[in-house]
Amino acid sequence: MTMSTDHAFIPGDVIRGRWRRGSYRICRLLGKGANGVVYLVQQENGGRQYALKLGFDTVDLQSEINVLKALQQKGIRRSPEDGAPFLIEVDDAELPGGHIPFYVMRYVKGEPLSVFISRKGPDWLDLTGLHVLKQLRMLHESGYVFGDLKPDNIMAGSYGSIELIDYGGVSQIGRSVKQFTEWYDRGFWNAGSRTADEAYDWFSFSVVCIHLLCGEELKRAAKVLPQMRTVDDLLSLAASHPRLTPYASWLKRGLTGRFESSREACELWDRTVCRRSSGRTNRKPTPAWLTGTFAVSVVLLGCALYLFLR
Ligand SMILES: Nc1ncnc2c1ncn2[C@@H]1O[C@H](COP(=O)(O)OP(=O)(O)OP(=O)(O)O)[C@@H](O)[C@H]1O
Repeated sequence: MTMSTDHAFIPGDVIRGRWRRGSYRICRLLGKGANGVVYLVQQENGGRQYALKLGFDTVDLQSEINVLKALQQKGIRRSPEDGAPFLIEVDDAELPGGHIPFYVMRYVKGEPLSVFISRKGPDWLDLTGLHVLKQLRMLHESGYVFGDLKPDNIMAGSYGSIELIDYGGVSQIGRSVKQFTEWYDRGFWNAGSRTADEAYDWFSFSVVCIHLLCGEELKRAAKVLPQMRTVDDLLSLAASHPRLTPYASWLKRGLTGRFESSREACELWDRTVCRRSSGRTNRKPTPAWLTGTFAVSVVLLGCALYLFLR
């Protein structure tokens, strides 16, 4: 018999796998979504820390697990940096009243991209955005679309590294997008279908950027009646708002799906957004102390020459 995840676990509780016999001690709740509840756990006997997701719905969780297995079989890694796998263990949790399916994955330390950007400043979108596009490219080149891209599903580490979480919305290219969130959904803006193609993710990524830099303006645009809402509302925001100016040429293509490939999308972001920011760093004005020191040195040199030649 399966049961719902109404059962609340508290720190110290142990979740035991019915088939594989793995056991995990609950450290704390990490988050709750529509499909499941995620806990930070420690493998029993002093093992490593992981994130453990219990599913509200066996079918939904199983389909998420199937996608993760398929990605793993294709040699895709959850984190491009350390090659971490998507799945550590899949099993059913044994509880007094029945069992609940769960899977164990790597614990992603970090904070949602929106929190990271509001704490560190909007310039950090340049680097983190490139990392997101690279992860999307890896998925696209393996035949998948992320689908439910939104700031909450993008975790940022302290130096701007990125990891996507919640692979429940991943769909094979050509199928229907199975999970989406209104603002980032192409269908919501009457900007195209909900068929999984690379452009679906480019669109969501564009709206994520607009959300992070112009949240209030996006909120206003989203309030328009559904039949009146169009991609032009987003395009004119991207073209006219000063905060979006540096991203405007990329966003225009991202919102309208005009890239040859995800490789081109990454390269354009790198060329037009990232190099602009490194140029800006190089053009920093010379500090006053350095100018002063230089002036003093010139005067001293002049005095020395005068005394020497006199
Ligand atoms: N690997 C992880 N490491 C750290 N925290 C995680 C991890 N996976 C999920 N979380 C946390 O748990 C929350 C819920 O997880 P997840 O998004 O997978 O659930 P969901 O039910 O699919 O959510 P949604 O309703 O957005 O579809 C996340 O917002 C995040 O805060």
